[in-house]
Amino acid sequence: MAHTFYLYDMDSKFVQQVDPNLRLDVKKIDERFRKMFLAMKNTVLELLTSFEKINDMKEERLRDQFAKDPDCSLNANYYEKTEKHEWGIESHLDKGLITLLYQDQTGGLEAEYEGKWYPIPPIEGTLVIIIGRMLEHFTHGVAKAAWHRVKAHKSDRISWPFFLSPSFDAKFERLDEFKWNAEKFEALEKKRRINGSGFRCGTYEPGNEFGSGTYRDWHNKYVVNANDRKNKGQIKIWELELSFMEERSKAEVDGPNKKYAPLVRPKVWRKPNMYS
Ligand SMILES: O=C(O)CCC(=O)C(=O)O
Ligand SMILES: [Fe+2]
Repeated sequence: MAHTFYLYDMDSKFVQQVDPNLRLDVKKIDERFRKMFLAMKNTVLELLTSFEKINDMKEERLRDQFAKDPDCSLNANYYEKTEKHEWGIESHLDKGLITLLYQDQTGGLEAEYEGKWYPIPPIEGTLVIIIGRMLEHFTHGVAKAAWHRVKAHKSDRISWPFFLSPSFDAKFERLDEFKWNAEKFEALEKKRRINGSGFRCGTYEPGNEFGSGTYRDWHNKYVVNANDRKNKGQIKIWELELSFMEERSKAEVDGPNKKYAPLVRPKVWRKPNMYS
């Protein structure tokens, strides 16, 4: 079972409009988190630019349509050691455009490719790029969303996925450049629908279909209510994290080994009661 706390980018005016009281302000948080957040955001935006170049798209095409003021969040997942038959996170697709994932050295992450599961072992100094369901949808499946899961593992585990989702006013219009793949993609979607669990996106299973409105429409319908409930609990987790961080020595934060890599590993993790 994973416990998660969530940081949001309060520079985004749209994020502020959605639920200003419940979201955690990355600006108020330790400078290290803020730098990590911004570095990850810029990296994902660069990835979108690379995707435009690789596919001979008009410059800024993806970023203009979907990522002018993207909805970003940085999560910290804490997994307790699991038994053989348990999952850290069951097989799912991430819902947004792209996820950039930092995992600690524990291992356990797996991704599916052509029906087979492969381990994605942690490699020092690397991040995992996961294409999300929305980028797949907008590109008629040319960018493939990756099924992934976290398997049982022998010790506690921490990961930090950064999710980049569209801007709130982004229109859910698919990109004509990739229409040539539409038929093939529709066939895949059909198969997924028949398989039932195929549309599971993230851990709180928001919308199965994206419709033709804006990201805000979709978000209001599928995410806001779920987050209202979750974030109340998340603030508790956040308080735990903060008190842990305050206890850490300054040398640990500012010393020679200072990195933007996650260092937060609570000595004693009290279970947040939101899950009970
Ligand atoms: O912990 C991991 O390595 C993966 C986390 C994940 O897939 C998610 O939070 O969506
Ligand atoms: Fe995921």
